[in-house]
Amino acid sequence: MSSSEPTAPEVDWDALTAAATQAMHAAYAPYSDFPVGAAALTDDGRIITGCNVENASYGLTLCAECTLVGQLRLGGGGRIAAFACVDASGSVLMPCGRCRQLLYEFRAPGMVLLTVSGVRTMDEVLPDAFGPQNLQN
Ligand SMILES: O=c1ccn([C@H]2C[C@H](O)[C@@H](CO)O2)c(=O)[nH]1
Ligand SMILES: [Zn+2]
Repeated sequence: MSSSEPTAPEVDWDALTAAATQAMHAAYAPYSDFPVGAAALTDDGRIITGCNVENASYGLTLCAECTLVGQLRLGGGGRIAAFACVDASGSVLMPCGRCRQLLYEFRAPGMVLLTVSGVRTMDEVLPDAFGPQNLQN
């Protein structure tokens, strides 16, 4: 591997999924009855969390990833090195398409996600992503 390639961080996935499960208990999901918790390890070693927050309009629902990104910013910023989200049964969930884009914006080099098919890179779950780089002309 060349030295310019980012390496995946050592991640305590049990700790991250435990944090996601704890956050899931704060979810507001009376419409879907599908609470979700998310957790991320930041590039400076913090764990931040999020939960889904639904709305009577349905379409205005905030996924757990949305509130997690808010927490990232409120906590002083930083980048996401590793991410996991879980449902009420503790099963790993895939972020929806919109949330993959949200996570992409704040990815650290080599960011990894816990997925239903194992640990994956951001590029694997959102290949050829649109991003800030596309706004340069
Ligand atoms: O990764 C996911 C997938 C779904 N949801 C939420 C949105 C909605 O409130 C509920 C059912 O789709 O689950 C998340 O928060 N994150
Ligand atoms: Zn989503």
